[in-house]
Amino acid sequence: MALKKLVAGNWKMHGMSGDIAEIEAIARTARDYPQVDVALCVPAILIERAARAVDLPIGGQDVHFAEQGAHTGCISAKMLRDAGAKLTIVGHSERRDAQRESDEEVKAKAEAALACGLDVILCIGESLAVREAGSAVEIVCAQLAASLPRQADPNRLAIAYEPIWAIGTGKIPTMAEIAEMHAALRRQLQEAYGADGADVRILYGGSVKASNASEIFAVPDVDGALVGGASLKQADFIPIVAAAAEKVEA
Ligand SMILES: O=C[C@H](O)COP(=O)(O)O
Repeated sequence: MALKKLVAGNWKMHGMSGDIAEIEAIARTARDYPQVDVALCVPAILIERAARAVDLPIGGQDVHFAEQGAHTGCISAKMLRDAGAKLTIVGHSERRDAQRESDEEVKAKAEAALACGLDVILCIGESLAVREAGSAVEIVCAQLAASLPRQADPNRLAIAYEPIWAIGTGKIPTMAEIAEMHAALRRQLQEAYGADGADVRILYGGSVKASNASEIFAVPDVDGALVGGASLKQADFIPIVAAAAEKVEA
């Protein structure tokens, strides 16, 4: 069961209330590409307004694993869902680093979000030092194995492979490096989930732009993209969606 390619935007800590018009523009033009699943993960303060304004799936960028409690500054899966979110990112390297999030914590976040009806994009990826040491596949596969929720429906869980050294830098791995990693992650997913592991979408993230999207989407087991900077503006983001649509038709 081949799912549509998924192109998700991650606005990170960009975007203010004036950007609802940009989100509306993205949602409007994304409708031209029904063969691609498109989603936008915005700052938590924008979720409710964005979800009310557009039919595009709006997501969060993190979630706490507890249902409620004394977790200052955190947001539960139910809060995201009640605000209109349809999905959330978990385990982004910027949070694993800054918030010292462990694989076990990322797994718990993913399970809490899935249990609450949110879809999940679970992020993994290696540092430059690990890449240069030649142990990226081993380290990232171990990170995935330790972060994966016990059970998962391929329609609701996607994995985002994001080499940390490619995030925001304009640098990307070679297509051969992407192919090697995604093939290894596919094997890891089949080991974890059996036949369903073949259908869990593996997104690539890290300096995806209109200029490189087509070649990235042509790599086997690249089922979409998690896009940061190039998702902030419709003019930059929609060409990436269009590139994913071309690959579907090819
Ligand atoms: O979540 C998105 C990734 O961190 C990639 O960000 P970027 O496209 O700005 O490199």
